[in-house]
Amino acid sequence: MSSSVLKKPVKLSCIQLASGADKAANLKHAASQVAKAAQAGSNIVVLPECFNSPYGCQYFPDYAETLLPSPPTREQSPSYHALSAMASENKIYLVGGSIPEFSPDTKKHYNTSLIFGPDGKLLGTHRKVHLFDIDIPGKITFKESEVLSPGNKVTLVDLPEYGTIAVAICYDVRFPELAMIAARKGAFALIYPGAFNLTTGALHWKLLAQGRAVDNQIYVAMCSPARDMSASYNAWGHSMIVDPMAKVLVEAEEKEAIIEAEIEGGAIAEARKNIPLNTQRRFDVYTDVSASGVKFEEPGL
Ligand SMILES: NC(=O)CCC(=O)C(=O)O
Repeated sequence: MSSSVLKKPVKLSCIQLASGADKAANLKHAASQVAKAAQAGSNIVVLPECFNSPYGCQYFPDYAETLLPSPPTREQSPSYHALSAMASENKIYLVGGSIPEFSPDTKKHYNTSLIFGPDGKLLGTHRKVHLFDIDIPGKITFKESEVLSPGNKVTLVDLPEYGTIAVAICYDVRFPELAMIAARKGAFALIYPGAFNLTTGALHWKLLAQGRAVDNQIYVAMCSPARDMSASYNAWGHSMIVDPMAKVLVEAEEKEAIIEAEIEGGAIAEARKNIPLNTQRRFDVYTDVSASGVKFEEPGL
């Protein structure tokens, strides 16, 4: 893998957004925070998982928007249009966190991220591939699959000025194969809008960000909602950007914040030169998960 995976340095920011039950207010607030990040010089801005709604199975159907046919009307998807405007008005690349989606084609709900370019055009979409179904007795039980259906592709998005990013959502970070495939296909950063909780956040959030970074010698950004102890689900917060040597470049606390870091291709090249994993793999001993059969297109979206 060459050093050219990131064509030039770029300022990346994660907005640890405080949002509540009022979708219109959430969209307006997101727009003001995105503008702030852009004014501070960020070229790639990331919003959290379910940034326009509370997070929880009971909320997904009520907040769901329809993205098809593409582009949707404003009535079908106010969030699509709000995100597109945030990107074009600020001339930034925007990883629009995620929103609950209802597909009229499949009649199913998804947890979906929309990625826009500086001209406001949709560049890519990611439907959460691994649904958050866990049961830790006495701590947390969550079953996204009661309401949501999984996406079925690896999402790589080309940002023409900079290179390729991979976008996945929250629980997806636990599955190293997705990250590995994205890195071997040339991504310079793995971007995860996510909303861990107080149990698994404390244990695994940072570990997973650093793990995906060190495995793949790549930048990782994890963008959480701000913690709201009056909500039914308490997000962990601690949005962070990690470098290709797994150093945490910047980390939020639990309250609303914008974190930013300048990232550059030299750090990827140096990590890969100093610890040359990419020439040391033993595909004669085990399989290269990125070599074949990877799905990049999701028909209908
Ligand atoms: N929203 C999510 O997918 C939460 C994932 C999570 O908390 C985890 O521990 O994994």
